[in-house]
Amino acid sequence: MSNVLIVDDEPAICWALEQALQDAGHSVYTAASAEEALELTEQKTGETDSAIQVTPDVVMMDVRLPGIDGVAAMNRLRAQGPQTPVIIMTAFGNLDTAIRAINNGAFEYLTKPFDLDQAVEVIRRALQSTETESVEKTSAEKVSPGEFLIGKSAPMQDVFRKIALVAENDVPVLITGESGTGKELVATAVHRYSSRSEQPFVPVCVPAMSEALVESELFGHVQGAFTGAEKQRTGLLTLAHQGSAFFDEIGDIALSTQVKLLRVLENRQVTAVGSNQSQASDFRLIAATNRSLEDQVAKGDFREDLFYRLNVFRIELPPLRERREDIPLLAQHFLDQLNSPRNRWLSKRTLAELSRREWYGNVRELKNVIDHAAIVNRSEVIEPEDLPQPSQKLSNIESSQPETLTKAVQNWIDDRLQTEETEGTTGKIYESFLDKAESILLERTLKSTGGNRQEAARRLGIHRQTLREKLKRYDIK
Ligand SMILES: Nc1ncnc2c1ncn2[C@@H]1O[C@H](COP(=O)(O)OP(=O)(O)OP(=O)(O)O)[C@@H](O)[C@H]1O
Repeated sequence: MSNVLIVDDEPAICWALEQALQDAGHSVYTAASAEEALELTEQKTGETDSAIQVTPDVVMMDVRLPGIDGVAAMNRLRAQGPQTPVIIMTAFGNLDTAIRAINNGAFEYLTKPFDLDQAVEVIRRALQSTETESVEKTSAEKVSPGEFLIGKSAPMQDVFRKIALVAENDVPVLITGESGTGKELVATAVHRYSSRSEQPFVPVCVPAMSEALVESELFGHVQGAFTGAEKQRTGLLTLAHQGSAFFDEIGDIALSTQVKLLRVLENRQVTAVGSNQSQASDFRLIAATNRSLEDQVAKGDFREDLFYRLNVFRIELPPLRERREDIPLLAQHFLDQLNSPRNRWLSKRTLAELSRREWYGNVRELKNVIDHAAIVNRSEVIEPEDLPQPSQKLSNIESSQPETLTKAVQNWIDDRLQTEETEGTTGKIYESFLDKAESILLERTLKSTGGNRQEAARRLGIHRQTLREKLKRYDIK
């Protein structure tokens, strides 16, 4: 039988936990404040035998308590019994609270409401951990404050908890979620709270790179490695050495590049294009995608071995419409970013309108809406009339990769400009671009209709005859 000490100022929580944990066979003690808990557990000299003295095997403690807060109290409790696991509970954590709790040695970080079975399970794991080994935790000193990731909803609390748990572990992290949900921000947080935080965080968006230059971008090239390689170039994965490389849109990387990436992950060496010497590159891999990699693997578009390398620790970001309670907080946050000190507000009607929308573009769309409204209305209070129209559900390419598309086009144009300059040919860019884009458009549409030309022409909004001619021109079967 184990002693469990519950510290919470909400009697209903104490009572419910007490019942569940007693049923699970534990002896339960409760305290309504950290002071009371310390009173129960601290060894006192000269006390009478009647004073209750508890030596807890595990402590479950709320972070917000009257008087000393949970994290501070945890340090004092752990000073008495360094091996005693402490589970921190919170209703309104932010990322800093989660990081502070975990870095101060909390065994787990539970967000309310949780179900009682979950609590019993965490207690079981905590007790088991003391039987096996105690994990060395790092000090909280390097944690810098910052509320840059906003969210009070249960799913976001879970995201904070996961960031706190994984940051220091140096394992690959895979962040999934719709476009605009904050994947890049989470990646930054993982890096910022990791032991590599003083080293570079290097974003790498392979699908936005020109196909011909992917290798050179990732691994670098030596001078004269290919036409146009006038100077030696350091690759992104070399720049990320000792830091973190953030692979955005990982689900859209071509299979040929996936093989190369896998090789680097396996031997931690990169070889610049045109060089015969490899260089060590020790980077932490953080990847993000708005696609289902499982589906991509099933379709044969993503290598299974690479998937397993990436999928070590997963953080799933829920769409904004599934965490509507975060909308007012985020909206005010974006408005405050535009005016400091805080001197502008969203009216109740505006908040109601914002909470009602579907937000297919997620947090990014919300930010754009607030930016727009703040320009339209210069007064103190933003009204619903100042908001732009809600977005419609866009097709995949528009909703998920606007920047990728722009970057891809820009890269293509830059390459062409350079090639034309070196080869001395001019006046072909417009035509070549249209050829390139049009053939992809036709091929994809035709593929989506299973080769049915009539249906493809209808979807494209062009005449069948025009389609036929274009297919012939591009030699598309
Ligand atoms: N929880 C949050 N708190 C504060 N700002 C947020 C939050 N989530 C997202 N944002 C903001 O929303 C915008 C989009 O976020 P981000 O670029 O991280 O999304 P993403 O999921 O990586 O998008 P994509 O898949 O299109 O690359 C950024 O301006 C970011 O700062």
